[in-house]
Order: sequence, then C-alpha cells, then structure tokens
Amino acid sequence: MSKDGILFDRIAFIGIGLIGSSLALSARKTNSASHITVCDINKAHRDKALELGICDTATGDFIEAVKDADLVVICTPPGVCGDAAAAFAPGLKEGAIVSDVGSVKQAIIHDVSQHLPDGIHFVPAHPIAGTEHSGPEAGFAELFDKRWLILTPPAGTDEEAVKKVSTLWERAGSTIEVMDAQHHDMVLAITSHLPHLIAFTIVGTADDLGDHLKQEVIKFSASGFRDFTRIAASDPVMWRDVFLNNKEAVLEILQRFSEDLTFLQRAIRWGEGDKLEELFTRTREIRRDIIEANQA
Ligand SMILES: NC(=O)c1ccc[n+]([C@@H]2O[C@H](COP(=O)([O-])OP(=O)(O)OC[C@H]3O[C@@H](n4cnc5c(N)ncnc54)[C@H](O)[C@@H]3O)[C@@H](O)[C@H]2O)c1
Ligand SMILES: O=C(O)C(=O)C[C@]1(C(=O)O)C=C[C@@H](O)C=C1
Repeated sequence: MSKDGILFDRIAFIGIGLIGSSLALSARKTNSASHITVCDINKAHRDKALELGICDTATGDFIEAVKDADLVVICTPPGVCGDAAAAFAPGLKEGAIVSDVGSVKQAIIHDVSQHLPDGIHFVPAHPIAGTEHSGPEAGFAELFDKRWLILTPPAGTDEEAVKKVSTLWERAGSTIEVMDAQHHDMVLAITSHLPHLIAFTIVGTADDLGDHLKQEVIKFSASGFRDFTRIAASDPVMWRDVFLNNKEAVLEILQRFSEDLTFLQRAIRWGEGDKLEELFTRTREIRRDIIEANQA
C-alpha cells in the first residue's frame, strides 16, 4: 500500500470533535480520501468543520452522511455510539467498513454491532492519544503521530478491512497493536481510566477545601498538581461514558488501588519508611523503563 494516495473514495465521520477532526485532517493531509463528509448533532461543530476545511460536506442527517461512504468512523462520546449506528445503519452501502475511536471497546462493540446489517465490516479502533480539549477547533493532524492505535476486531473480521483501517492510522503516524477487546478494557482501566479518576478526585478534593485554601491552591499550584488539573479538565460527557461503559474493569482496578493506598496510609501512620522507600524506588524504575522503551 502506498504511503500517500486515495485509500477510501468517501469517508464519513460521525461526530466531529477532537478525535474526529484530527483523523479527518490527517486523512486530508495524506490524501487518503477523495471526499470527506461529517455528521454531527451540533450545527456549530458542523459549520466550524466546514470553515476549517476539515471536510468537504457536512450534514445533520445520518443517512445522507453515510450514503456511498466506503468508511464510516464513529467519533461520538462512547455512550451514544450505538444510537449513532442505529441512525446511520439503514443508509450504509453494501461492503462498507465501519470503525470507531472509543476509549472502551467491549460495550461499544456490543452497542454498534447489533445495528449493522450483514455484509458490513466493523473494525473497532482506539487511538492512545488525546488532549483535554474538545470540539473540531481542538483537532490537529499530528495528534496520532508516534502514538499507539489499538484495534480490537472481533474474531472473523474481514482481514482486508482491518488492513485498510490500519493503513489510514499508519499514515497518521500511529503504530498498530491488535488485541482482544476484554484485554483492552482491562489494560486501559489501569493506564488511562484510573489516572483520570484520580485526577478528577484530587482536583475535586482541592476545590472542596474552602475559599481561603482554594486561593492558595491556585497560587502555589506546583507542576505535579498542575498536571492533574490538565487531566481533570478533560471532557465531562466522554469520561462519564467511559466509567459507565467500562464499569467492571474500572471497579476491579479501583479495588486493588484502594488496597494499595491503605497499605501506604498504614506505612505513613506507623512510620514505616522502608515500605515507602521500597515502593518509590520501584516506581522510579518503571518511569525509567517507560522512557527507555519510548526512545528505543
Ligand atoms: N479526548 C481524548 O483524549 C480521546 C482519546 C482517544 C479516544 N477518544 C474517544 O474519541 C471519541 C470522541 O471523543 P472527542 O474527544 O473527540 O470528543 P468531542 O467532545 O471533542 O467530540 C465529540 C463530538 O460528537 C458529537 N456528538 C455527540 N453526540 C452525537 C451523536 N449522537 N451523533 C453525532 N454526533 C454526536 C459532538 O457534538 C462532538 O462534536 C470518544 O468515544 C472518546 O472515548 C477520546
Ligand atoms: O493526554 C491526554 O489528555 C489523555 O488523557 C489521552 C488519553 C490517555 O492517555 O489517557 C485519554 C483517553 C484515551 O482514550 C486515550 C488517551
């Protein structure tokens, strides 16, 4: 497959926020589609996408959006992917590929698949890249460069469809990893969902401290807390949906996290410095391993 050049005649993006617009801009940059259309329930987002040159056409009509599309990418919040699929499914052309970008996989596969007619190829995907910003004006073509893209195709998914979706993401600069959806949801529960939950909690706790302390928190906010506030500024609707749709894995990881936190609480209470130091030495090593792996 060539690095540039038409890969899909028509791509339809359902939901044109941060992720949809970033992938659309990358598809444009690599000349991967002859025509890009977007469908979004928010007219202001459709107008902005047209104004920014993210797409050729925009519509609020789901059937019109997917008419003649070779690839349909669902980029809505996780909780409404199924509703969107139900709305556009009757308009899909025979043999079309449907994909998504949702942060949870098992629930979305369940919600979307049930609406797709026979002969449609569903290739679920998840870019491990994002920012705390939302909407079409937040998108940029380089967002996925040197980042992972996880595919979770159910058994029996058409290999050619998987290859075409992979190529689109490779052109965006991503490295592809294929995994089982259940495994994906457990891995992301610890690497992405729990960190977000912790950030939402810490910033909420600081905010509940009372006015005089709140001012001090803003004034003296050091880089550690600042990093948490960036994560805690992420889209509320998206993250509500992530937790409600990856409930089991998040609750299991949260249980383990609470036990580990209690262990640290006891160590602090009883002055057990060796236990604290042993853990902090181990975690420092992990950070070094991650940096090394990323440089390799
Ligand atoms: N933000 C991130 O860091 C990130 C990273 C990886 C994956 N994701 C996933 O990408 C998806 C989109 O996230 P985002 O950050 O681009 O969100 P966003 O809020 O920037 O964009 C979502 C868009 O979907 C539209 N929308 C909402 N409901 C709709 C519906 N029923 N039909 C059509 N359009 C609808 C909204 O108007 C908005 O334009 C989510 O599933 C999320 O899990 C997000
Ligand atoms: O960098 C950020 O702002 C992100 O939170 C991106 C991030 C993450 O790494 O947790 C958030 C959600 C996703 O599904 C994938 C990526």
